Amino acid sequence: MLALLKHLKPYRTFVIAVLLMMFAGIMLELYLPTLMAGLVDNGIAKSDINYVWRTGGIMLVCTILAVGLTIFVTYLSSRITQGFSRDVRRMLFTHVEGLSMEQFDRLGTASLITRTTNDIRQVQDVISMMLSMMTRAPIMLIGGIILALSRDVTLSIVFLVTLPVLAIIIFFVTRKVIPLFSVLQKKTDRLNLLLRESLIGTRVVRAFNRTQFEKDRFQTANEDYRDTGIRVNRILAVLYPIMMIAMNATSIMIVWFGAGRIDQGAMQVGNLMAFLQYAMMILMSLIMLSMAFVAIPRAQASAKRINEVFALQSAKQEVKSDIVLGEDVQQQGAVISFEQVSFRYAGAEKHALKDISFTAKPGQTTAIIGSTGSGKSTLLKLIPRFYDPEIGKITINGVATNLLDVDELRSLIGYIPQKASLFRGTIRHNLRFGNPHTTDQLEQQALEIAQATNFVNSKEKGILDEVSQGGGNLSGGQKQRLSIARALARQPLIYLFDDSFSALDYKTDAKLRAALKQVTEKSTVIIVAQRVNTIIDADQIIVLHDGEVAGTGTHEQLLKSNIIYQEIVQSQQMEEESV
Ligand SMILES: Nc1ncnc2c1ncn2[C@@H]1O[C@H](COP(=O)(O)OP(=O)(O)OP(=O)(O)O)[C@@H](O)[C@H]1O
Repeated sequence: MLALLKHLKPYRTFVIAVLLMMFAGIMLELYLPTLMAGLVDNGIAKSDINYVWRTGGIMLVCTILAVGLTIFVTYLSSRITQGFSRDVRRMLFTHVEGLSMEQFDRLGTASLITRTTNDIRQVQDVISMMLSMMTRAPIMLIGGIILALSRDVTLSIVFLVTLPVLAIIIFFVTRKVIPLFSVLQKKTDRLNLLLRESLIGTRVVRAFNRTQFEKDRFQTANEDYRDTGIRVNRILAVLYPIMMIAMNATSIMIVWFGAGRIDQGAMQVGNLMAFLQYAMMILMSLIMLSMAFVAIPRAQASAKRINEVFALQSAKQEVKSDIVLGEDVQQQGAVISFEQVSFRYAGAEKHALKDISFTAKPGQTTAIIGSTGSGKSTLLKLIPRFYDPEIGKITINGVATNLLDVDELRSLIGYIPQKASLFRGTIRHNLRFGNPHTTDQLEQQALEIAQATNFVNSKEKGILDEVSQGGGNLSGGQKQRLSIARALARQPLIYLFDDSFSALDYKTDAKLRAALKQVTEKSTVIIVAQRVNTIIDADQIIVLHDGEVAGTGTHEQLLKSNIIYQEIVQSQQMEEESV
């Protein structure tokens, strides 16, 4: 929690102003019962109307000032807390953007969303409480005790009974409720996860008639969350009535013993009224403190979850040297070498890639082929450092990629993922995603090569037509073509096609590859493909089997000597013949 509070630094002037104004406001509030005691004992009891008017007037001014200060303090506090949560949200978002894919997989998207929204909200609420109740309560408590003692020391003995009882109750209740808060946050994660999964996959859910199943799954998680929430509130529900009973019992005792003291002539009526008000202030402060005791652990559970994310070292900070490829790579192109690379996903028993070595040269196309799950996509993902090899290294022009600045490394790459991922906005917005300075001419060229011109032109607003979230209003093939055009518009030195032609028909696939050849003369192209046809012309083909290289060569060489490649080709021929 303290680690997060340092983000309040930019608002320290505001915080100091709030504390000073709050202090002034409390002093005015504490002064009111004293004024009232005078008004009753000196004004009303002695029928001194002038005294009543004068003191009443002062009381009114004090009240107006206190109200004014409270309003201003509330305004400033909300500026501080809203600003704080905006800053932390921004920092967390930026930090998450820099995390490695492995860290991303480990935390999970749903949990990251909860941490960026709900958890920050919990911390924001407690800071808001700190700026109001938590600072107000101790000042009021101490001030109230001093002033109550100054009114009547004997009557103050009442507090010796009530205060310890209240403290014990608060202690036991908070001890029971604190562990439940982290459970509650975890259940929020689960709710978010189910919501995301079911909303994103809504078409599949409906097509497979699993709506009821999804509803039940969500209902179970929802009720589980509700039950924990009820358990928390059931415990808290005990706290406040007990507080109220304690407060009323204290009032009764004060009035009871106070009346006796008035009878004995040891106390005046106004004094008793003031004492009663101070007693209420003391007890109210205790209630406020107990609320804080409950709120702090909840925010602490959230702060811990936020700090867990901040504690993860950003992939960008892992750079250990300041080597840059600079202009050389632009002149010579990029030679990518895998040197005995092995990789295993976090928590996986088996290696996804084992002892992979090959070199991909500029101006050449390197193709990766292999059965499902053989590690093709994983191999591509290691190049932009979505993941880092466990053993071995990947170099570009002789420099290990983990020694390069991630931004520089990725600026060389045009990555076309297996599942085209587009963003809300116009087609142009998507095309310029990787290069905001793309010219109109380059944009058109990219669309031409990606065989997307026709379908883009057929849209009502052409390139300015809207793409809905995730490209929901486009076909699979259209999404793939735009995804390819987006990479082309970047004019990168390295192209990584991850099975990016799978949704294209044979004719379009061939046309696209022919067009691509003209603009990738200087580039290093690595294509992952399922179809042999797509890679038949590749300069080298790497056959992957179970995460290992089972053969390297051209189509003809492999066809002659590599059994696995022969099997792939045969199975595809059979498929084509059977169609
Ligand atoms: N994020 C991940 N976490 C854990 N294991 C993973 C992850 N992604 C892939 N794997 C595993 O790694 C292995 C290789 O997967 P990869 O996606 O590289 O295969 P692929 O050859 O591209 O398959 P396909 O042709 O079906 O796309 C598989 O066994 C897969 O289950």
